[in-house]
Parts: sequence; structure tokens; C-alpha cells
Amino acid sequence: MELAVGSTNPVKIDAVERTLERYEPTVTAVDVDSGVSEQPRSLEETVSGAENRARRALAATEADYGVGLEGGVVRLGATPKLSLIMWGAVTDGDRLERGGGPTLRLPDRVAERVADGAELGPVMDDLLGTENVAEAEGAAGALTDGLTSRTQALGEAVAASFGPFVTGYYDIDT
Ligand SMILES: O=c1[nH]c(=O)c2ncn([C@@H]3O[C@H](COP(=O)(O)OP(=O)(O)OP(=O)(O)O)[C@@H](O)[C@H]3O)c2[nH]1
Ligand SMILES: [Mg+2]
Repeated sequence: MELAVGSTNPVKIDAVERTLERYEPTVTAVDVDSGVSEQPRSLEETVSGAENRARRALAATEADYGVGLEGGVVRLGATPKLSLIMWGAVTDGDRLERGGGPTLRLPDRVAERVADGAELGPVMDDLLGTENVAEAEGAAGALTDGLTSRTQALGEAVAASFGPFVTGYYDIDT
């Protein structure tokens, strides 16, 4: 199975390769524009980023499927707290399916800076004293003491958005 992923971040490529291992995927990383801000700030913007990445990656290749993954932040609850969300989109050029990964609350000192306009990755690096944690365990790994990782978390979004293409359960949808 040939897959085009709309990112050159190795963590995203790895998440797709590992999750879809059963289908013996050949994965091409495509440097596409997400069409949304570097740090999406709503569910809609995050999902749009994933959709654009999936469509643009497929359009740039001869792959069977285009896959897009996007991380964003949303406000949850009454207090102005931010949570990290991860969404995926998969298209075969005809249908497009979406699916989400986990949601993790951000610590207040991280959320405050992201709310002020900063991008999550660099803020996490500052907090942890790391370089490019977004290409390693990610905020998802750091905030759970390694109970999950960015690869695993993104993998859930891949599974959720790819499922409709490989099961028969959606065939009766209109
Ligand atoms: O989904 C995520 N899970 C994580 O555990 C995580 N840790 C950090 N970030 C940051 O969230 C922002 C948007 O992410 P994003 O989808 O634009 O990815 P990215 O910028 O790393 O790659 P890409 O844009 O080159 O594809 C970027 O500031 C990332 O650094 C994460 N996002
Ligand atoms: Mg990005």
C-alpha cells in the first residue's frame, strides 16, 4: 500500500508506518502547506489542517492514500485552560475520513504562553530543556511521563481516520 503523508516530521511518518504496518506501507513524506496557522487554535482549524495535508500530499504523488496529521490547542471548560488535541485525515482522492487522537490538558505555564501566541513545540522545549521534543516523545510523552508518546498518540488518530477505508461497517452510509 502506498501512502503519502503531508509532513516531513519523522514522528508523523513513524506513526503512520507503525499503525498501518499490517498493510506493508510504503510511505512518502511530502512537505505540504497545512493551509492553517502553525499553531491551530480550534477543533475546526486543527481538522482543516489535517484535511489539507491529506489532500495535498495525495495530489503531489501517485499514492493510494493521502494522510494528514495536525496538532492543535482548544479551550475546554469554564476556566481558560488549553488542551492539546491531535487529529488525522485520510483520503483516497474520493472520500475523506477524519479521526481524533487523545486530548491532554496543558500545564498553566505552558497554556499561558501558547494563549499569548507562542507555538507549543518551542514552549515545551523551554520547559523541559530539550531541543525539538516535537520530533521525539512530544508534549504527549512529556505530559504523561511516557505513558504515551507523540508517535503513539498520533497513531490513534491514524487508526481512527483510516478505519472507515478498511472495514465494511461504513458501506451502508449514504
Ligand atoms: O500533536 C502534537 N503532539 C505532541 O505530542 C506535540 N508536542 C509538541 N507539539 C506541537 O504542536 C504544534 C502543532 O503540531 P503540528 O501538527 O504542526 O506538528 P509539527 O509542527 O511538529 O510538524 P509539521 O508541521 O512539520 O508537520 C507544534 O508546535 C508541535 O511542536 C505536539 N503536537
Ligand atoms: Mg507544524
